[in-house]
Amino acid sequence: MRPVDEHAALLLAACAPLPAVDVPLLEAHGLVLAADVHSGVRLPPFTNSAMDGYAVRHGEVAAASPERPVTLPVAGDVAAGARGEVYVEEGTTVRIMTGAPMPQGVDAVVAVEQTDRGTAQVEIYEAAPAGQHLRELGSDVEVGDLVCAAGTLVDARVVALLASVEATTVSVHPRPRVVVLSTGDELVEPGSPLGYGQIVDSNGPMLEAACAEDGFVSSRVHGVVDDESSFTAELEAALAVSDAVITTGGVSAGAYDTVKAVLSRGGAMEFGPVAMQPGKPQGFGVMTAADGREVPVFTLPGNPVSALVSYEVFVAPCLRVLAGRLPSVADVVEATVTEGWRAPEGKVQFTRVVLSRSETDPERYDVRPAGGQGSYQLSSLVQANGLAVVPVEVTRVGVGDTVGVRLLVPRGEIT
Ligand SMILES: Nc1nc2c(c(=O)[nH]1)N[C@H]1C(S)=C(S)[C@@H](COP(=O)(O)OP(=O)(O)OC[C@H]3O[C@@H](n4cnc5c(N)ncnc54)[C@H](O)[C@@H]3O)O[C@H]1N2
Ligand code: MOO
Repeated sequence: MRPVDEHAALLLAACAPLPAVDVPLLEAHGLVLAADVHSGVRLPPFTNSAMDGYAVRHGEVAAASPERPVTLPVAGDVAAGARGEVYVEEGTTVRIMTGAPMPQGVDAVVAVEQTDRGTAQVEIYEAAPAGQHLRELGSDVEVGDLVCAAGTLVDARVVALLASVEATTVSVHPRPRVVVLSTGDELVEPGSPLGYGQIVDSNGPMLEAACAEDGFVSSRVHGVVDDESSFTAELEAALAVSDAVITTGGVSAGAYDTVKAVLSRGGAMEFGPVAMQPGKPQGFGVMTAADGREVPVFTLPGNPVSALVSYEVFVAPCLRVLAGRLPSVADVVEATVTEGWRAPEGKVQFTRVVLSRSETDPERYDVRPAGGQGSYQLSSLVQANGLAVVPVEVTRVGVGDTVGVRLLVPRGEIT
């Protein structure tokens, strides 16, 4: 059996960022820049006031104090968005608002709190050194500055900066399009009545949701029957509209394991057990779509928990690479075992566990099994907030042992 880390590394090595496309800035949110962005402008684009107050010549208020205020006539107002340049005559001031362009003739701003707030004339209570409360032209970004490097994830902060430097179109790696194919004669679409021997297709909706949560464009093809020509047709159709395909079911040793039977022939796919539980039967390959694009295909085991663990450990990191991101580094915490369990020999066990903050030290975590560990048992997957990673050589996890746990929920939600 192939070790988990080796399998993950082989899959990652077969994946590369999708070719860059140009998109309007607002469509780039959540994507990764494929090229450096240099600024063509200066920020701020004009020198402006950092405070609501009065624009003054510093020399005219040098002697001002609360006891001996300097009184100046107020010649007008300059608000943010003011059009047309203003010149302030010697011996006068103007009221100025935060973000308003600094008029000509003046070189400092006195905050309104340091005055009597007069509108016809104003008493100024403090001296203002030249440049006080000014945001100088180009003091944030200069023309030619590298504002965002290739590889930057366009988050809300990046959107703000790129909008400010007037980068209206940016080069990004597109959001990977993933098609999920649930295979199996027994599968019924959620909401449809179940006949004898049938179950609801839970893998399809689960993986479609997992992809969406991770920022990929996902769709699914429901209930692909265990028939070679149907599966082949659905796969061809999926390859034509996707950057990655995920199938579930039909990859172990059964007589109707169509996925494995069909895909073993072409030579592009490789099937084999990986030393893990759940998730042992795995398949992967890069197939060529009708238009010549190379599309990674992940064939996951049908058991729902096996499919989810396989997605987390193998598929999500590869999809992130397609998106131009680093492969995910799962958020892992160390936890102290409060209730022991057994683990299989020769396989990494991804145990569904409940993590809780230690009563004695909230910086530390306690951990216990979440319930039944059968690969079909979705209820314990939902009760769990983590997957303990039990190494290959460990067959018994004892009370007081320390285990590493991959979080299934944000760290802040663990109580
Ligand atoms: N003789 C052996 N049998 C099995 C082995 C083995 O090594 N030798 N491996 C077992 C392990 S481990 C796993 S995991 C499963 C994987 O089986 P397949 O990938 O071939 O999947 P299926 O047989 O099609 O289905 C397994 C199980 O999962 C249910 N299923 C399938 N698809 C869905 C879906 N979309 N939603 C919900 N549930 C689904 C299906 O009904 C089966 O119960 O094989 C073991 N057997
Ligand atoms: O690998 Mo299977 O996933 O053990 O049930």
